[in-house]
Amino acid sequence: MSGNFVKFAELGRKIVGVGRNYRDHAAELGSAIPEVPLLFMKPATSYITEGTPIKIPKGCTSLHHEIELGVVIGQKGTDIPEGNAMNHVAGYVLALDMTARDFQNVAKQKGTPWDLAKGFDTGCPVGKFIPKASISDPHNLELWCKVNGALKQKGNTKDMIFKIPYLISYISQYFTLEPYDMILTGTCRCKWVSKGDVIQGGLANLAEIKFKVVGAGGS
Ligand SMILES: O=C(O)/C=C/C(=O)CC(=O)C(=O)O
Ligand SMILES: [Mg+2]
Repeated sequence: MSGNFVKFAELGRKIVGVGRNYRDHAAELGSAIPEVPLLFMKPATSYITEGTPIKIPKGCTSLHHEIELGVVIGQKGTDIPEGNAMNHVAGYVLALDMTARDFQNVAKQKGTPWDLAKGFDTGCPVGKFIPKASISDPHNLELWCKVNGALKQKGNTKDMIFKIPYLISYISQYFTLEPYDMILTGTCRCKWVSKGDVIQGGLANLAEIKFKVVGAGGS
C-alpha cells in the first residue's frame, strides 16, 4: 500500500472501535476487563480532520476525549489469521474517540446500543495518515492529550490488553475489513471537555493534532 493514503478519512469506510482495551480506562469507569474485544462502530460521517471543530452533540452534558492509536486497513480480508494480520495494515493515525459519556451511561443502564454516544457527527477527529513503515513497533508508542494546554491523558500503546494482530483477526471474523477502514484501539484514560476548549494530542514524535470544541449550534 502506498504512503499516499492521506485522505483515507474522506473515503468513507467504517470505523471499528475497541472498548476497555486498557486496564486504567476500564477501572476509571468501573467496568470489567473484557474477555474478548468489546466492539462498537462509528459511521464514516463522524470523521473530521484538522480545521473542522468538534461539535458537542445536541443534549450532551458530558463529552469526553479519548486519545487513541488508529490502525488503517490497506488490504481486504475476512477471517484473517493473526499471523498474517499486519500485512493488512496500511498505516496508522492519531485519533480522538469522542464519547458522549452521559448518553453512554444511559445506554449502559438500559442495555441499549452505544451508537448515539459514539457515532455522532464530528465524533472521530483524526490527524494525518502515518505509513506503516514509519512505525517499527506500534505497541510501544507514547500517547498524550491536553485540554487548553493542561495534560489530561498520558499512556503507552504497550498497555493494550488485546494487541493489533489479534484485534484484526478477531474483528475480521465478523466484519470484512476493507481498505480505508480504521480500527480505534482503545484509550488509556479519559476526561471531559466543554464548549470553547482546545484539545491537543500527540503520538510519540510522529503526530500531533489540535481540535477546537464548539457547542451544538456550531459556536
Ligand atoms: O463504559 C466503558 O466501560 C467503556 C466505555 C468506552 O467508551 C470504551 C472505549 O471507547 C475505550 O475504551 O476506548
Ligand atoms: Mg475509545
